[in-house]
Amino acid sequence: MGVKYMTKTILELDNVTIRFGGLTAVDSVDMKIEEGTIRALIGPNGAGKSTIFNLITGIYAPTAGEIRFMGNKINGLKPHVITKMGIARTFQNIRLFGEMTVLDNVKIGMHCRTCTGFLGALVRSPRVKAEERAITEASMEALKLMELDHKADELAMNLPYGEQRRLEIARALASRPKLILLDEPAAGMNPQEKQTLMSMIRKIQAMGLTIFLVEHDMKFVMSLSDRIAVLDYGRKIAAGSPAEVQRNPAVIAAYLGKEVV
Ligand SMILES: Nc1ncnc2c1ncn2[C@@H]1O[C@H](COP(=O)(O)OP(=O)(O)OP(=O)(O)O)[C@@H](O)[C@H]1O
Repeated sequence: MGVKYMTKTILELDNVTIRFGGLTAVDSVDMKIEEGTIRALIGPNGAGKSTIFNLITGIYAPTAGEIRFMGNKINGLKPHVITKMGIARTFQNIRLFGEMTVLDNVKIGMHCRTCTGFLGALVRSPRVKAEERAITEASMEALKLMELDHKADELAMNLPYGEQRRLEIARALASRPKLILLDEPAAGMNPQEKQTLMSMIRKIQAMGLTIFLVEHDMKFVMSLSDRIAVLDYGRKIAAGSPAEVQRNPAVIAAYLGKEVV
């Protein structure tokens, strides 16, 4: 008897459009991401990649269309609600607190998610203490995944660049997301740092997470992604496996004839 593999859509963009004044930054984009896969979004500068991340995470609301996460419409919801539902992200530029420890940088991402208010934190009731412990545990777990647990007490600014970027991923992972959006995770890394990052992203995938990344490094994208979507001037011009996308004439033209390797 054969085993049946069911694929489940975790994120769906249905005809999503956003206009800023006269500019259509994202134009009628459809996308379906299967649970447990690595999806990349590529395209020239200004194509609308970060805007798509901002739409998914609730920073912008689409002018038209719908975004569904695990079958539920999420456009129109507040960013913290979307995070709570299981979507986490990192940003294009590093957003760490250099003078804080590695562990605190992860914990601070989680405090936004907990129910303790300012007063509760001052009083430190048993409930608050239990919550604090849970936050520390989840944060250490995330650091371990990114192989930074042995640096928990160091100041963030003392980490090498590649580790600072991994720390940002750890912060996103601490909220135990089902889907993680990585905005140019390999930017500025040397080849060794990229290799390490790639194996860590694969490890996260093996745990059952879905990864959606924007990345300019083609070698990185091509060797890591299950499927790739290509944006140009806000429109999705191609989608498919890395091999399919690489030989797609529209993709090659969008990159001005530059070979996509
Ligand atoms: N809040 C905004 N107001 C007005 N225009 C915006 C806004 N956000 C993005 N844009 C415009 O939308 C277009 C898409 O920008 P976006 O940052 O999504 O591109 P990108 O593909 O991520 O580019 P890059 O690879 O350079 O990061 C650009 O023309 C940008 O100037």
